[in-house]
Order: sequence, then structure tokens, then C-alpha cells
Amino acid sequence: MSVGPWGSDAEADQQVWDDGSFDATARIVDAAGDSDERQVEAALRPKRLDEFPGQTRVRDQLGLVLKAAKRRGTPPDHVLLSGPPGLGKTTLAMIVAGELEQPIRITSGPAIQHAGDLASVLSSLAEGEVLFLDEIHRMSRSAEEMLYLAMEDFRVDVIIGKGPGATAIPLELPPFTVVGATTRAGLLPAPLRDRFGFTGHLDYYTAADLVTILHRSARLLGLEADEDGIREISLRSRGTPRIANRLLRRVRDWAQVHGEDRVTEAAARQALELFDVDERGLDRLDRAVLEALCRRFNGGPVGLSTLAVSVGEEPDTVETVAEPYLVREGFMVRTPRGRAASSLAWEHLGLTPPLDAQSMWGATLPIDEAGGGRFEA
Ligand SMILES: Nc1ncnc2c1ncn2[C@@H]1O[C@H](COP(=O)(O)OP(=O)(O)OP(=O)(O)O)[C@@H](O)[C@H]1O
Repeated sequence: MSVGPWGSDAEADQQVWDDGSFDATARIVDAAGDSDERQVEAALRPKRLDEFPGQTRVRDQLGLVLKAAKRRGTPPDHVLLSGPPGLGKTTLAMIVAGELEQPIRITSGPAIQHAGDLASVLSSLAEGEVLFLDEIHRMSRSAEEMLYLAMEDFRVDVIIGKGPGATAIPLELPPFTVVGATTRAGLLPAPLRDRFGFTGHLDYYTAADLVTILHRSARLLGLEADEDGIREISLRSRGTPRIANRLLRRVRDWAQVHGEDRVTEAAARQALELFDVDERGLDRLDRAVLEALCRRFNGGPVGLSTLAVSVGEEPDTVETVAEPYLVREGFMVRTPRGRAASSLAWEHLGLTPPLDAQSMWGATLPIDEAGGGRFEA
């Protein structure tokens, strides 16, 4: 794979090894970002709520909470943002600080492994400051307990000494706002969840919202873009702005290498075909799983391990990397007897399901229902 004169990060986005196996951690349609990508992303983040398309309900509710707090002149309730990767939790945390006109301190659950780590962050916060705790579900138990107290009473108990002689010295903190982000809200202990006065759950974006996001990103990247080109990218972006922005950068690479100065529908199609992202956002691994289900196992149901062996992957990779999107979009069904292809899967691969598969999945799952997660513009 070549690196273009524009500093393409294509290599980081997708990796197919020489033996044909697939590095699932580096997929172009992976919703999680790596540290290099986060720098590129920073330039594309909306800075204010009114520049943030989509998530209307969360945006309006959060807007109200922030406006009211500003009028009162007090910090707002602590904010918990949950939802899959790449949907804008970090972006919203920064927007909270921006709207409150307060500085933001950024750290994450994995970085706070001891209560002392948290104590040093908390004790250096200024009044009104926003503390962003990403992946808050990965904090240690002792730090969690310290955080309860800090969020509720703006106090931490600093323990001096060890054993029976240890004493707790209370340290008052100035009022501040915690914005916690998690992809696994269910893993948060109830007492921690209860300390957040506002919880917003982010959902996958509609294609129409992704079109708005892509137009804005294209403008910021200095790209001319046709409506059809942007729409084509939006349909392949799996409802996720991070993926949409990444695909846009690949289409930009393609257009520039081919001497085109616009993102057109043809450029989007050809670039994304090159990167193996089809018109529903499925990549090579997703399609390999569906092909195996339909062609080798007659639509299933088939056990996860057997399915994984047939595509040359670990069961864990199929289950955590390919399956969530295939199930969400209605291509695959999980049954007590294993995984099965829905009628949408057969249709997408241009195959005719055998009669018994039709009666099992096709007839009981109408296309609309099978494609329940399909987003329409
Ligand atoms: N509503 C939106 N409008 C415009 N861009 C967005 C929006 N939501 C997310 N993005 C863009 O998508 C990228 C990823 O967003 P962000 O880092 O906020 O996601 P996240 O939910 O925090 O992901 P993770 O869980 O991996 O930390 C950023 O470049 C951001 O600008």
C-alpha cells in the first residue's frame, strides 16, 4: 500500500497481511480510533452545541442543563455520556467545557489505577473546571469510591500513614463538573451512576446527519464535494462519524492521486471499493462471514466456532469484530442453535436462499424487519 504525497494514513487504517489473513484491529471500518488518528480528528471536532449535528435529544437536554447552570452561576450536574465508540462522547465533553467557558482536564479510567492518582487530579482542579473521565468503567474500585465522595460532597479523604495508625484528613475541593464517558454503561456500579445528574445515551447517526457532518468535515479539510459523493460515503459509514471522517480522507486520497479536485460519487465508489467497504458499510471480514454462512452452511444456524474456522479467524474476532454490526443491521441472526443468515444477507450477496432457509428466516423476518437497523436519509 503506498503512502501518497499528502501524508496518507491509509496504512494505519487497514492491514491485510501477506498470508491473506486480516488484522481486525486495523479495519478501516473500526469505530475505535488510534492515537495517531485522534490528532487528525481534533481538527474536525465541533466546538459548540449548535455546530454538533445529530443526537438531537441529548443535545437539546444538555443544552438546557448547561444554559440553566450558566444562568445560576453554579457548575451543572455531573454528566455521563454513554454509547458505542466514535459517536461523539469526547467531542461533547469538550463542548460542555466550551459552553461553560471553563477549562477541561482530560484523563481516563485506565490511567487511574490507584485512589492516589485520582486524588492528585482532584486536588489540583480549579473552581468550575470540567474533569473528563473517558472509559470511566475501567477505573479501579478504590478510585471509584473516592470519586463518589468527591462528586457528592466536593471532598476527598487523604489517608496519612498505614495500618491501625492511618488517619484520614478531609480535603475540601472547589465545585467542579465531572463528564464521564463509557461504552459500557452496564458495567458502572449503581452508586457511581447515581452521582451523575444528567445521563445522555448516544445512538448511531442517520445517513442525513452523517451527510451534514461530512459536508462540514470536507469544508474544514478544504475539499470540494458533490452531494452524491458525500451521500455515498455516508451510506457506507455504519452510522458512525469517526468512520465517516476516515472514509472521507480515503476518498480525498483517491481523488487527489487521480488528479480530481472534487469528492464525486464516482470517486467515493471507486475509493471505497479499493478499501473493500461495500455500499452498506460491510468490509471483507463481514462479507466473508456472510458468504460462509450462506454458501457453506446453507444460511445456518451454525455454531460460532465452526463459522470462525471457516473464515480463518478466532471465534472471538468474529463475535466482537464482525457480528455486532451484522446483527445490528439485520444481516445475521443469533439463535440458540447458532448464527443464521437473514433474508437481507442473501439479498445483499445476490444469492437466492434455499427454500428451507426462506421458510425459517425469510418468511418470518420480513426485509424491513431484517434490515431494522438500516438508516435512511
Ligand atoms: N455529531 C458530530 N458532528 C461532527 N463530528 C462528530 C460528531 N460526533 C463525532 N464526531 C467526530 O467523530 C470523531 C470521533 O468522535 P469522538 O472522539 O468524540 O467519539 P467518542 O464517542 O469519544 O469515541 P471513543 O468512545 O472511541 O472515545 C471526531 O473526529 C469527531 O469530530
